Amino acid sequence: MKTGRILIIDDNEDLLKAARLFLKRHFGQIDLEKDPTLLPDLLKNESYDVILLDMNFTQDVNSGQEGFHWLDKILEIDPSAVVVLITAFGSVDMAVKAIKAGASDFVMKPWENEKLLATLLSAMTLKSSKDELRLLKEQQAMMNQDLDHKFKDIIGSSPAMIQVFDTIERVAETDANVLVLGENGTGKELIARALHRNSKRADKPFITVDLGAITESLFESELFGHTRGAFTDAKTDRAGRFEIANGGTLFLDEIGNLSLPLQAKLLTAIQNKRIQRVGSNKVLEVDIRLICATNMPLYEMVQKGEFRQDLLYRINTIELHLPALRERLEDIPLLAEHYLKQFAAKYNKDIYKFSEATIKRLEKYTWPGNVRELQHAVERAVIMSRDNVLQPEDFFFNTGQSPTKDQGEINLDQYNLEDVERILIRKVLAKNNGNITHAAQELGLTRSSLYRRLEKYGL
Ligand SMILES: Nc1ncnc2c1ncn2[C@@H]1O[C@H](COP(=O)(O)OP(=O)(O)OP(=O)(O)O)[C@@H](O)[C@H]1O
Repeated sequence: MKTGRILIIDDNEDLLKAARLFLKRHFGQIDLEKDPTLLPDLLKNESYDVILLDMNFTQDVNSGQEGFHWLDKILEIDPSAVVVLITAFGSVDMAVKAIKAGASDFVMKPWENEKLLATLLSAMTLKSSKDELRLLKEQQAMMNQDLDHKFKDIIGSSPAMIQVFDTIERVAETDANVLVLGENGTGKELIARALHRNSKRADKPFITVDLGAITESLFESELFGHTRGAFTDAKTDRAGRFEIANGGTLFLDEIGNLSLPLQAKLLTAIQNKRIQRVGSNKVLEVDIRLICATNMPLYEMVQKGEFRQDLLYRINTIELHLPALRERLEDIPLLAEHYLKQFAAKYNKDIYKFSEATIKRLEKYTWPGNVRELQHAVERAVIMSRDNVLQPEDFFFNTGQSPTKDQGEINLDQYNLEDVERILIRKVLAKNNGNITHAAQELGLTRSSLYRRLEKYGL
């Protein structure tokens, strides 16, 4: 089936007819128009793949001014239109001027049919790439909006959080590298996104890399990309995260989990602001703002020779410490209310508040999983509650067993695999200071399956 919608605008009727006769054989639809003043209406009702536009509409004027005027008009109406200009009086200068003004190509009258066809076919290809690009950009903008929405509200009125807000305000606009420190679930990614959103790079990509989840062998290809055939699985050329983040922000999460050899590779890329795809000799310059996060004690790790000091000094121009939830009790009611509203709406439940005793209970608990844990606890309570006020018993920070089990004791009179699993996870987590990556490794689980279990057991 023939495809492609082409509009030809020229005041020479013979030329229009001849063009149609020839082009009809190759394209799906050829519309002709003598009068350019009708262009705005035409474009309102139809979308064309290519517009072939004459430069001169009055016999005696050869300056091309009219063509340029209508070119501007078309691009004003549809910035992604592909316009090919035609003129009998073309010159190299005019061609250059036309391209600069936004035309995609240029043909001269009288044209050879085959040449015209070739020009239109490549203009069609350009149009579909432009459309695809526009769609991708729209999709990305929408995804960013969704994510931003999800990560929008940073809640907190405790002095510690006010200090965090103050730092964000002061450093967001600069290009300074930021290191965000804090336990799991304290909002490190949330803060990284807020820094990006409030920076000059806000309309460029924010790209996350979870360094705790990348294997040694995939590190370089994930971060720097690869060329086709660089290794067995490299079926196509692929850009790495550094390249995709170009112009924007690269968020390296769990940087404390990086092995020393990989730290060296990362340092080189950050220092030189240049990368090479695996399998390629081409050096690519990258302009990124770097935000790193970890829950590991990087300074202690430097002392022990587990983390490179020079890398630390590269990434910690500004340091942000996110307090654990138990260190800012005053934020617990605020956060809990926020999530209550959110989940009551999501699950269509008429629950509007916490009883006082519930708030007290929430304030007493230690929240090893911090805000993420609170979020899940409220979600579960909203789902389970039959009342419209949440009560302490709607919150159980284990599977609802006796308090002794909550402390981590296994009751051997009552073999229950879930209890054992819950207690084991809790112990391993405590042993690893809440570090999910390490705990998952020790338990022989992936990070995401550990997260699933944490959620399941309300840990
Ligand atoms: N101050 C806050 N206000 C509102 N929501 C928050 C706050 N802090 C964290 N959250 C929420 O808690 C969840 C966990 O936050 P986030 O993923 O940013 O934490 P993290 O420190 O990066 O965790 P991890 O170290 O496990 O990757 C998210 O849903 C986030 O929106």
